[in-house]
Amino acid sequence: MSCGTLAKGLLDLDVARARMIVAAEPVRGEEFATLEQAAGRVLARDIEAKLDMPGVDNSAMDGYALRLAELSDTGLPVVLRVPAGAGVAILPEGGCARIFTGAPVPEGADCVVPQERVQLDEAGRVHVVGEAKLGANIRRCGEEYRAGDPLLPAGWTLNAAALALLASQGIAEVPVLPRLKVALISTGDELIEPGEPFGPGRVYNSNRVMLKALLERADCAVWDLGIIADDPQALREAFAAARDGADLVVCTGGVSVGEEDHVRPVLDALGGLWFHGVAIKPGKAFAFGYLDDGSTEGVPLIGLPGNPVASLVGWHLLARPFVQGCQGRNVGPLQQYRVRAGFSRRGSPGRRELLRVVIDWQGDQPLALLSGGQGSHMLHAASQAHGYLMMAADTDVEEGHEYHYLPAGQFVD
Ligand SMILES: Nc1nc2c(c(=O)[nH]1)N[C@H]1C(S)=C(S)[C@@H](COP(=O)(O)OP(=O)(O)OC[C@H]3O[C@@H](n4cnc5c(N)ncnc54)[C@H](O)[C@@H]3O)O[C@H]1N2
Ligand code: MOO
Repeated sequence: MSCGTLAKGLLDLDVARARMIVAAEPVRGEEFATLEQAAGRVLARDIEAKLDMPGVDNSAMDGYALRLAELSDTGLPVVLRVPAGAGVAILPEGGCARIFTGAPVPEGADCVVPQERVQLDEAGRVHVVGEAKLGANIRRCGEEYRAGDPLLPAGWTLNAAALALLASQGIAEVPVLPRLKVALISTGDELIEPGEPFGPGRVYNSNRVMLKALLERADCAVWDLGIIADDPQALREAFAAARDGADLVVCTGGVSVGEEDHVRPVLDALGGLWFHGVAIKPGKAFAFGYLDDGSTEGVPLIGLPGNPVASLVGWHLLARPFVQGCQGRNVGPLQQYRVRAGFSRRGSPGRRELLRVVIDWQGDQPLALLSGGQGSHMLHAASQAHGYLMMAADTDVEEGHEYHYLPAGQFVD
């Protein structure tokens, strides 16, 4: 999409996102996980099939296996019974086999007729109602893939179906990439933790639990360093400790331009700032750099804005693709389609705006409606949103017009 005229000094979202994706270096090493432990983890190596799938010709239906050429008006006697789990039998000539779904088709049979399409006479002989076709209802050995065929590539996220696929091959353990260790830091003298008594000027720490949940759902091992005071020395010490024990440092707050915002100067002193400021609303005060010598050999640091919704948007659009890249996952483009707006609103000067919206499906087309107040501190609308309506900079929303919609499902790990 066109991004409009961007505010000076701010990076375009696409440029910032591309920089994050390019900068992400996959974690090194591998470890073995049982299938139960491997849910959501990333494969470290290509996996090949060990067995043909299916392993044997087997029946797709409960019914009767027979030789098509032997069907006649006199019917066929049932001479064999083949339940699932039985070995491969031989079908005697002139007879048919009672067979069940998944059971091996006996040698000689070339068709399975479902039981609904069969009538048994008084002598128990099988008569087929209607037409029977050669090969019908037989799942052929190796029809899906053969032993040695590629099954899953390195970098694949082990979703439930992938785990089931591995289980179907008898594979009990898989090589996965180590979990990314992420140090999480909240900055701000005003912050207190939920459960602590409230006082004037105090702000409950929302970002900590939000980012911990997002990182854990993204399969990171979170090292939570808690709240660090708005003090350069305290921040320097926290960053140094985090650098020595983590693959990535994520902090929130103190990343703007005020004299109480120490993240950027401390990052500069301990390593190097790569970029700061992205032309999005909310999420402008986004910083990325490296602790150490400022090269990609250092430990990357992501500074998210203090305003909770800005932090959330910064995670979804910029931090998450970086984390995915560091986890060895493939990072796809943003999924978006056009949806009609059910409201009008002034555009944001110099920044793309990510409006939190719900989709109303009651009309003949989906309609985007604001999910509530749009301030970058307003968590209620963010908690209700189905996704973002992404507006180009300086562009008013006009009711009835179509705009880019980013469904939130794409951000869920
Ligand atoms: N003069 C300017 N002031 C600000 C600018 C600017 O360009 N020029 N940008 C504004 C924007 S946009 C944002 S976003 C914020 C980013 O500020 P910081 O990242 O430095 O965050 P803080 O100043 O520390 O806090 C901002 C706001 O968020 C609350 N906060 C912080 N941490 C948490 C937390 N863990 N949980 C809940 N709430 C938190 C904090 O109390 C403040 O209300 O800067 C604007 N200012
Ligand atoms: O960028 Mo701030 O993130 O608009 O609230």
